[in-house]
Amino acid sequence: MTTLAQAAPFEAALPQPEAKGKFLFTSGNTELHAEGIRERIQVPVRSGNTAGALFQNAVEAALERARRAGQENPVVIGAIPFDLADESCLYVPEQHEWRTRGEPGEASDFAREMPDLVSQKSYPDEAGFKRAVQHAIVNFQHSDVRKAVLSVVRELQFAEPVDVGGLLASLRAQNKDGYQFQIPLPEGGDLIGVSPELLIRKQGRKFLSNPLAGSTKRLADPSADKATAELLLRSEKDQYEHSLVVQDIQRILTPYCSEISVPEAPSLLSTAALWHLSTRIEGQISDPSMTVLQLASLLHPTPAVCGFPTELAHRLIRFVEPFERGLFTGLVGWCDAEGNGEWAITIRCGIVDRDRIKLFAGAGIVEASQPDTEWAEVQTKLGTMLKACGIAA
Ligand SMILES: C=C(O[C@H]1C=CC=C(C(=O)O)[C@@H]1O)C(=O)O
Repeated sequence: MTTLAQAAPFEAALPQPEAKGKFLFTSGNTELHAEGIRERIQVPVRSGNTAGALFQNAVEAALERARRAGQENPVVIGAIPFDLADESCLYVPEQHEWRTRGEPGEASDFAREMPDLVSQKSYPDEAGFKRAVQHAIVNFQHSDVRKAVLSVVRELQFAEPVDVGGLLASLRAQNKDGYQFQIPLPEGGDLIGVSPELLIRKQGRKFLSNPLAGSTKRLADPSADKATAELLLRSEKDQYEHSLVVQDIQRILTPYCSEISVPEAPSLLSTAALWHLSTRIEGQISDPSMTVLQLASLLHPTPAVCGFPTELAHRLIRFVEPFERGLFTGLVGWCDAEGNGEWAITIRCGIVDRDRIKLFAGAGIVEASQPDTEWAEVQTKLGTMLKACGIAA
C-alpha cells in the first residue's frame, strides 16, 4: 500500500460544523478515503483569466493552510465541472487515508436493498436524442466541427431514500476495475460512479494520460465478445473518433514535455459492459513544479467528452443538449501539496439525492455515426449505474 499521508483515526476530529460527507477515489490497487470538510474550493478553474491563476492560487493557499494546521501532505479532492467557467466542487478534507483496495462484497446483496422504482424519465427522449445526433451530423457537413459528444440524462424516482453507501458498494462489486468515486455535493446528495478513463496522472515528472473514445457493447458469449472487440479495433469510424482525442492531447502536452510517447494505434480496454479504444500517452514533464491540476486544466475538456475543435463543439453541445451537464463529463480526483495526483473523467456516474437518482451518459458523434447505434451506446453506458440500482438498461 502507498501511504502518502499519516492520517489520525477518522473518529478523532469529527464532526466539524461543515464536516459532513465521505469521499472516495480509487485507482488500481489504491483507495483514497477522506472525511470531513476543512475547506471548500469553489473558484472556477477559468474565472476570466485564461492562465487560471486565481484557481491555482486558491488551491495552493488552501493546501498551505492545511499544512500549517498540521497536515503533513494535505490533499484536494473532489470534482471539476465540464464547463471550466462553472464553480469547482473541491475540498481539502479534515482527514484522509490511503488504503489498499479491499475485496468488495456480493453485488446482489446491495441491489436487493434498493427501494421500489416509482418512475423514470429520459431527456432528451429517444427521438430527441436521435434528432440531436442527426443535427450534429448535418452540422459536420457544413462547418469545421468534426466531432461532438452528445449525452442524455435518466432521472429515477424511488419510493424511499436510497442508501448511497449500499449503492456504491453494489457498483464497486460489479465494476472491480476503473476509478470508483464518491463526492458529497454542496447542494446535498452525492456524485458516485466508476470511470474507466484517466485524463491525467502525475507523480514527480512522470505523467500518464489514458483517453478512451470509440466503444461497443460487450457480449455474453466469449467468442462473440472477442469478435465484437476486434471489429471495434478495425472500425474506421471509431479509429477516427479516437484519433481526434489522442492528437489533441499530444498537441497540448508536447510543449510541456521533455519526453512523450504516443502509441501509433489504439488498443482495447474493457469495462464490465463495454469495449473501448484506448491509448496510453506517457512521458515526463519538463518543469516538475507543474501540478497535476495545471495539466488537467490545460487538457480538459478533451474531444472524448466535448468534441473537436473544442470551442466549436462546445457551442454545438450548448445548442442541442437540453440540460446543463454540471459535473458530468468533468473531472474527479485528487491533487496533493506536491502537485502529484490523478484526475479521471466523470462518466458512468450519477447524482444520488435522497429518493432521486440522476444518471448521465454520452457518446462521441462523428460524420459516420448512426443515430440508432449512438442511442444504443448511451443506453449501454447508462447500464453500468442502472445495473448497480438493480434496474435493467
Ligand atoms: C461520454 C462518455 O464516454 C466517453 C468516454 C469513452 C468513450 C466514449 C465514446 O466512445 O463515445 C465517450 O467519448 C460516457 O460514458 O458518458
